[in-house]
Amino acid sequence: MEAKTPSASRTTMTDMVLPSETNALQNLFGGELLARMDRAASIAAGRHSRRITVTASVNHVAFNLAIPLGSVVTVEAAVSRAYNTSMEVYIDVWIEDRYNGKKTKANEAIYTFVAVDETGKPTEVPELLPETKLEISRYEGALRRKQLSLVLAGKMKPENATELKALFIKN
Ligand SMILES: CC(=O)SCCNC(=O)CCNC(=O)[C@H](O)C(C)(C)COP(=O)(O)OP(=O)(O)OC[C@H]1O[C@@H](n2cnc3c(N)ncnc32)[C@H](O)[C@@H]1OP(=O)(O)O
Repeated sequence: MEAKTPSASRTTMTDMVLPSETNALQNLFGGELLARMDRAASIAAGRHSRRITVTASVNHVAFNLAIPLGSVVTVEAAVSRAYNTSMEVYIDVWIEDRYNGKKTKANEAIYTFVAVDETGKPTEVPELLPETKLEISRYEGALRRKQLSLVLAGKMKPENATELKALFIKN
């Protein structure tokens, strides 16, 4: 299977915030943003694997900046690391100034997707080859995040999480 770069999966979705998508403060409802990120990330994982992909876990979400009603919101997703059947997808969220078009980073998130066949069985995905400095740094941190996600899900014993242990225990 031929390796792919993050640009092969990069997915950009731009949409505005409507009144039905806001909370009591007239800002974008968190669940609506999670859904937008899930859609973009799912397309990115599909572009990388060219398979059906399912969300296995949401590893990290930071709602750093409230997104007001009427904002133009861009969700950008790309695969940041691929393993055997799973892929980490990194998502950046930007809001655009109505008057000067300047983009401000509002949120980011990290999701894990698994490629599956028609019966839902996990299936292999191509390797990811990061190119830019940012892509390399996200790639390098991904194994640590995968191990943390697996430990929290009860799918890996903490003593086997070598990348996590290396953070705290120096030889
Ligand atoms: C786009 C959408 O919204 S889809 C709808 C929401 N999502 C779903 O319905 C998915 C439901 N869940 C499932 O179908 C299954 O649990 C699956 C396919 C995600 C995983 O199936 P499992 O039988 O656990 O498979 P398995 O243990 O072999 O894991 C498959 C891969 O997922 C990874 N994985 C599983 N759970 C997690 C997790 N919590 N965090 C990170 N990675 C995980 C495994 O490490 C493995 O990765 P690798 O093959 O690259 O090393």
